[in-house]
Amino acid sequence: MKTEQLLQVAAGVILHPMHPGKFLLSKRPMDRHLGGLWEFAGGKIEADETPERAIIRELKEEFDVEVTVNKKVTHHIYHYPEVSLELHTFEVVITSGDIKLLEHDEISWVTIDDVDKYPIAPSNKMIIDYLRIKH
Ligand SMILES: Nc1nc2c([nH]c(=O)n2[C@@H]2O[C@H](COP(=O)(O)OP(=O)(O)OP(=O)(O)O)[C@@H](O)[C@H]2O)c(=O)[nH]1
Repeated sequence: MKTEQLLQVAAGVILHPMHPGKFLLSKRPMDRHLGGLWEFAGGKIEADETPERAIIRELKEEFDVEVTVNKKVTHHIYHYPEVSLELHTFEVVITSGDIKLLEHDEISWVTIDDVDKYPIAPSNKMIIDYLRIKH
């Protein structure tokens, strides 16, 4: 498969401001692709937008918060039967604003040890594995 055919997606591992080791999972709305599964908030990267700019924009749109990107966590390709995507994942911190659920019904601050209790979007398993190794 050619790279141009991959849907480019940015996802953010939002670190808890006060509890080191906790990060945010969000439940995807039921009427969306992978509805009901838990994700790292984010979304499609627009044309002429860097992955970093995309995650900053998406988190503003979804939670009304300003974030800064600490670092890239990982970057991988995943093939669902219906869509193939390239997922760019960043560790971010909230620099301004309180989270408002503008698109999600539910969020949860989790540690790497509780993450298995959440049904996660399949493409995110690799991110979780990476976070587990780095923990
Ligand atoms: N945001 C996000 N999307 C993910 C993750 N893992 C994963 O497979 N995806 C998939 O990546 C694709 C893009 O996500 P999205 O639907 O959130 O994008 P978006 O906010 O730009 O949606 P929109 O086009 O309705 O505005 C979806 O097919 C989604 O299922 C994840 O951790 N976060």
